[in-house]
Amino acid sequence: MGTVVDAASFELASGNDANGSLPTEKKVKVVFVLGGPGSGKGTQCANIVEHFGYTHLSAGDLLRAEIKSGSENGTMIQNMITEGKIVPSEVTIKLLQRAMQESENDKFLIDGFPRNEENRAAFERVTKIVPEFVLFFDCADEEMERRLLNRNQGRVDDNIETIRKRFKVFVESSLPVIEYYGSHGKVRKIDAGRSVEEVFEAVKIIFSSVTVVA
Ligand SMILES: Nc1ncnc2c1ncn2[C@@H]1O[C@H](COP(=O)(O)OP(=O)(O)O)[C@@H](O)[C@H]1O
Ligand SMILES: Nc1ccn([C@H]2C[C@H](O)[C@@H](COP(=O)(O)OP(=O)(O)O)O2)c(=O)n1
Ligand SMILES: [Mg+2]
Repeated sequence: MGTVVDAASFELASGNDANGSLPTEKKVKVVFVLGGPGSGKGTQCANIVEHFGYTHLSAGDLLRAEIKSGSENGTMIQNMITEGKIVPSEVTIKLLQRAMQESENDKFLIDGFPRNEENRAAFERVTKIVPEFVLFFDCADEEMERRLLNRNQGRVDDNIETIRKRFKVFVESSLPVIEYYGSHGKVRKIDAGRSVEEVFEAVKIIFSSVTVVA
């Protein structure tokens, strides 16, 4: 048997029910997917969606979509991403909340969030959501750097200068969040330095132990 995980549901407050068009609350289950830049979060989330019926919400993808949409925050977000810095959580949390409310699903993989203590505490305060568990992709810097330099998605932050800044931010700001969840028994750590297939075998064991087939 795999690890037994608390499968309690949590309520998502809508934050906007003035016009009655949004549900005032929605029960959701959330798994945070964390790991350094290039550790394979997005790649493995796509596999998890296919096999376990979650909806994938990448904080980075939501922020990049916000830039493209011409939002008033676009320039600020673009500058922060180019510098490898973390966008203030009120921006990112609004995007995540909206995506969860608009989705028909009630199971979400939140990829690349929370990335610092401010992200973590604000999300908990605003949404009252406690993650079921935290999937942590552990990978060596040299391997992550190699992957990012070969990612070829035209990202402004996949250059060696920004990559180094992002690694520093990961160690200084994101690892403490993982340690926080570790101290609460919530972290499921995976050796992400292996092939995509091998990593997914390890991921499957974790999700199989928490998924109740209806
Ligand atoms: N296990 C793996 N082995 C080799 N390359 C990988 C692996 N997982 C992902 N990649 C590749 O590495 C790059 C970064 O992966 P991605 O899923 O975008 O990571 P993250 O979202 O953590 O930054 C992508 O080009 C992806 O195809
Ligand atoms: N919670 C988050 C997530 C991402 N961002 C910004 C800062 C990050 O360097 C970029 C890119 O994040 P993304 O998760 O897409 O990057 P990786 O998939 O880890 O390479 O977005 C943020 O400010 N806050
Ligand atoms: Mg990613």
